Amino acid sequence: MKQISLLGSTGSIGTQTLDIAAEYPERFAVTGLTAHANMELLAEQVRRFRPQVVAVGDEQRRRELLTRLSDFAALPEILVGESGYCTVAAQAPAEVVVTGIVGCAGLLPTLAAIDAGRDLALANKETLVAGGAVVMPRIQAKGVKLLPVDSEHSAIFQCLQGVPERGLGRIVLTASGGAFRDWPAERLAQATPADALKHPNWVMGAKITVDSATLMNKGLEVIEAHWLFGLDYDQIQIVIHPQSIVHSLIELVDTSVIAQLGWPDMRLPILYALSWPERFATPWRPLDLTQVGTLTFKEPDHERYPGMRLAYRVGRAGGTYPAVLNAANEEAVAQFLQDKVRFLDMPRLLEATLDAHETTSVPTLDDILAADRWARQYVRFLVDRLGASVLI
Ligand SMILES: NC(=O)C1=CN([C@@H]2O[C@H](COP(=O)(O)OP(=O)(O)OC[C@H]3O[C@@H](n4cnc5c(N)ncnc54)[C@H](OP(=O)(O)O)[C@@H]3O)[C@@H](O)[C@H]2O)C=CC1
Ligand SMILES: CC(=O)[C@@H](O)[C@H](O)COP(=O)(O)O
Ligand SMILES: [Mn+2]
Repeated sequence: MKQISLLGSTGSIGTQTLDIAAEYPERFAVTGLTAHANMELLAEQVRRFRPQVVAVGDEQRRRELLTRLSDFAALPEILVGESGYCTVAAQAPAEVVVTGIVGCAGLLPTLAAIDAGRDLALANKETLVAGGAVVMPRIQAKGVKLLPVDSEHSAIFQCLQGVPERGLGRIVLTASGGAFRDWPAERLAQATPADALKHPNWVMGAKITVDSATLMNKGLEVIEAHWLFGLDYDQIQIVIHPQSIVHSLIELVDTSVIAQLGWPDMRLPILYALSWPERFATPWRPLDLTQVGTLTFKEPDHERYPGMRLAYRVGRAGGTYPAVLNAANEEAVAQFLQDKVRFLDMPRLLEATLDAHETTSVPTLDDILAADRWARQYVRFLVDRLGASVLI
């Protein structure tokens, strides 16, 4: 029986992780949960999975959760805020911590899990993008395992099993193309949040779905892959694959190419991160290529989607630039979802923020957190004081 704790249990990754725990009760026990605002769902999860400790966004939510669980005998310890998330990550008795918090808010809880010697099933890509320079050395120092959950990185990790040292040449990350892949370029200026939230293949949280629509998600995944697999940026390529059936590919030094295929369903990468190095049998619908019919691939359009180029630029530059790109993107997406900026303003805000940033070349955790705060404030400044339209 593997004990797992789950950060971000009320989100898309969180609920699918709990679906797996429910499907394999003899394999997994859930000992810790965190949620931010959704106390209705967290209360249901507590009743069903009986964790020992949970953490919620603030004191008011703690009171709401207590009210919702007033008739429940096996009440967990209920902690509050960022320190509460870190305590769940570090102290819930668990072999592996699933990181399903969205955004750089996951960075400190992830570090707390590493410091406590927990293996990570990592979905929260923003943590590696912003904090890879401090996260990776700590992972190595503590000797914990870093198991990718993001579908492309899980695919690469699966393809890499059995590949000898120095056998890998490069990797190819596949991208669906996002919500606007079939839109003419001139329509993008009118794209609304509701339009951007219609992902063609995956059902996910709002932030990552907007990132898919801007292709920023793929840019973040390039930086995530750099840290996860220790690759130079020249070894990481992006290919548009509208069907999302080939989840990514690796090319070996002898030019052999290995790919991992499956339906677009996050349960498989989550299960693999939890079962690795084993494979658990599932009753899930097997992939049928005759139903899929056609698999197509094409070059990404960097003029239309500048986020990918920005990601390569900050990844190569290093320092605090990736943390700034990530934080500026989180803020720009939040502003877009509130209808305060337009779809095409988002990459402009990122570029203007990067141009204004003075990096620290070998960043400490404090440098990264400070850069994150600065970038969010700078984007808000651009939007509130100047109006995003001046960026055009
Ligand atoms: N969804 C997917 O299929 C995939 C997601 N990922 C990555 O996984 C992560 C989670 O994505 P997803 O599940 O879609 O996101 P969701 O928005 O669906 O869920 C986010 C979770 O984080 C919690 N949360 C939100 N803000 C905070 C905060 N400030 N502090 C602590 N917890 C917070 C939410 O709590 P509450 O709801 O209670 O407010 C919720 O539990 C992201 O980094 C994403 O990029 C990667 C690959 C695929
Ligand atoms: C499911 C998953 O891993 C997402 O990151 C997905 O890749 C998003 O789809 P895009 O390919 O559109 O970015
Ligand atoms: Mn992905």
